[in-house]
Amino acid sequence: MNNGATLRMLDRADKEVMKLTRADIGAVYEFMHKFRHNPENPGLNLKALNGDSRLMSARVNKDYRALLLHIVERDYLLVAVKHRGEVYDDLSRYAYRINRITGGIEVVDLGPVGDSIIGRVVPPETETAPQPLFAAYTDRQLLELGVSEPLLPQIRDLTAEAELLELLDRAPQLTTDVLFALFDGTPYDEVLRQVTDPVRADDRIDPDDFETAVERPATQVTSDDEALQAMLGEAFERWQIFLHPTQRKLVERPYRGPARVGGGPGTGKTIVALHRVAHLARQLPPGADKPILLTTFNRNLAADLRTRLMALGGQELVSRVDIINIDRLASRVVAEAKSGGGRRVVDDNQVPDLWADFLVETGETGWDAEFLAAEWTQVILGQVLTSRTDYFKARRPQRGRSLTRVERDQVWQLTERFTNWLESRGVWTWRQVAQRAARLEMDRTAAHPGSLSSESSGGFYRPRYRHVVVDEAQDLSAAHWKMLRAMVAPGPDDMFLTGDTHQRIYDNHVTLGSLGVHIRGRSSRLTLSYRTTRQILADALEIMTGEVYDDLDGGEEDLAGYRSLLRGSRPTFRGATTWAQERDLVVEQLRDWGRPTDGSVAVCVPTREMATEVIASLEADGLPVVEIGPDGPKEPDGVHVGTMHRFKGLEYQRMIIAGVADGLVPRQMINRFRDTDPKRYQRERQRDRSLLFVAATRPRDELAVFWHGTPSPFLTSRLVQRHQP
Ligand SMILES: Nc1ncnc2c1ncn2[C@@H]1O[C@H](COP(=O)(O)OP(=O)(O)OP(=O)(O)O)[C@@H](O)[C@H]1O
Repeated sequence: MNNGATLRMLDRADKEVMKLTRADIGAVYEFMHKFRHNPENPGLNLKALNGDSRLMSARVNKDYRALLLHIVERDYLLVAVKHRGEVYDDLSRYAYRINRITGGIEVVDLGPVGDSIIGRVVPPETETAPQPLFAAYTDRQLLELGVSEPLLPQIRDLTAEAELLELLDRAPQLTTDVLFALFDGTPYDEVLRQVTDPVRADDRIDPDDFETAVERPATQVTSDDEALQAMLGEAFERWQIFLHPTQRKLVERPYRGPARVGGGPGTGKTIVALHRVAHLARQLPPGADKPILLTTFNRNLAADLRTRLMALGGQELVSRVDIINIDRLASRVVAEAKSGGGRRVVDDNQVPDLWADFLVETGETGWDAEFLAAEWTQVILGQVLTSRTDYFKARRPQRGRSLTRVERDQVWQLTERFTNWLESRGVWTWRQVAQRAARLEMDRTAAHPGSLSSESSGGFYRPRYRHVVVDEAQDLSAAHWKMLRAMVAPGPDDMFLTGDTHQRIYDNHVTLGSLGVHIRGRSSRLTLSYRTTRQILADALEIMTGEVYDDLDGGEEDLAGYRSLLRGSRPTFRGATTWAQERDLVVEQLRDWGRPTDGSVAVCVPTREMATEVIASLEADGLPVVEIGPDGPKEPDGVHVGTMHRFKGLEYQRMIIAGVADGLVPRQMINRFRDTDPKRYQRERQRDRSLLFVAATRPRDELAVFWHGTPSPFLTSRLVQRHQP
């Protein structure tokens, strides 16, 4: 259409649009449609606003006007939808700039913010003038952090948190992020590094070049008609359309090899992984195959990824992506090669018992079942060692006790006999399946050296996938990584991993570099939580005090800069004398919250038995209860109850974590490793701490933590003392 135009919508504009009535939202959509078709349509009444060359207004309906920024020729940006009375009021209210750091277009409505702050009446009883919040920083420093220039005068005037919040409600994203970080006491250099640098433009910024600026990721716009229509029809959630510029950069960046995105709970890692899949899918040649693998640790997480990917890109996108949890993928590989011999898979936590049975049955003495189980799981299967020689050479960094050559020889022989014994009983473990799958995939690749996508003697050989995207990467084992590495040819955009080692809840510790997954130099971190309030975050972080976490690649990682813009009440911490009394506290708390049964509330406990008992207590109180199983909650409504492991990947409005008592969190049974295997003891303890951390970071608005008897050692005395009424 030669008289059509481009019209995109600025992120901030949609907030205003959403406040309109459904009829007016419909009018906005109609307007955009007409405008794109022909901006000169007389009914639209497009005109420049007095005194400004770029700002224009157009008619949406009888009450509303669209405020547009003219980018170039027939390219416009919808920056606001205002009541007609407001648009002509005062043009000096609006300021638009290309941000000097991000290169993105920012439009600031100075009016309402100015009104409420500049026109603020200082209470007469205030004797000393309140200190401006950002007095410690010069204008230049704030601009260097990327704060929006037109807002500087008002920022200078801020003296209270309430004013800051009011201003930030309308400020551009980077300004909000920076001021919050400074307000939270983050040092200037840290803010620069954690908040500003990740969204800094890669190219040189010309402050007058709006045409280039509108294309930069920092200008958060939506241009896709369908997405817009769906959003206006309220079917879409915000994340499906607007990524934070930091997230978008990570999604769209080309990588020369495997890349990893870390970050605390709720920072949008899964969202980034999903958008990355969509981004990669857009570049695929047409076809009916599934060249992208999207995988995660367990079944319910994989099901959730499928639902979310469907919401993001519909069937068309989902049809190009293989979405499967990692153990199922491994068993598929094994089944395809007919390499499993029809064995039944048993859970890995049965391994110590199986070893004990084996030792008794074979009359072996001199070795401890627990030790052998751990050696087999972590060293032999964990590192995919398939020969005695490899085992002799293997490093055993996670193991407490060293082994002589003779001992290693004995262990190797015992594990060979043990695996035969398992086979004779028709069973094997998930780790064995993963190891077999890794071996099969590695052999498949090795059979075609240097011919990963070309003709070879064996016929046409292709790696299974073009791209592999992994969520919850912290929980995968070495065998999983070896399998994945062999499934995709090394090269640009081959692997994209998201995960957080603070949330590792299975005993898998790896160094990716040693497994052929080289993420060094391509590792980034998200720091802004979209899920949890600052109050919940602060207490959840306190639970993690004193622990050191790895970065999946031999280094350390922390949660520095992890923050939230959401605010709410402080979590409740309360102790009871007995478990029965604690359950009464749970019932009482749910009453205080108005006994919501719409699936917005959950209760989390350390063990299955406790879950059963809590369910009984709630049912006795007349509440409908839904247990969270391996595939997630069985129904959406009701009060959800489950053990801590089940909460990974879930989100609730309010949550109770009960049973956070000594002997339960961490588990009593790990004490037996304290002297016999101190490294293992540390690992298990860290894992239990992570479980509590994961649970504590699921609720969005409110959290209550209960215990009976002595509180868990993970609850600091500050938290425990909080429980005074
Ligand atoms: N750009 C965004 N805009 C709005 N909401 C977002 C955005 N990014 C993430 N969210 C929301 O934040 C919440 C957490 O996102 P997500 O599950 O991706 O986080 P995560 O980092 O994977 O969390 P966890 O580590 O706890 O699993 C979700 O409700 C998601 O919809």
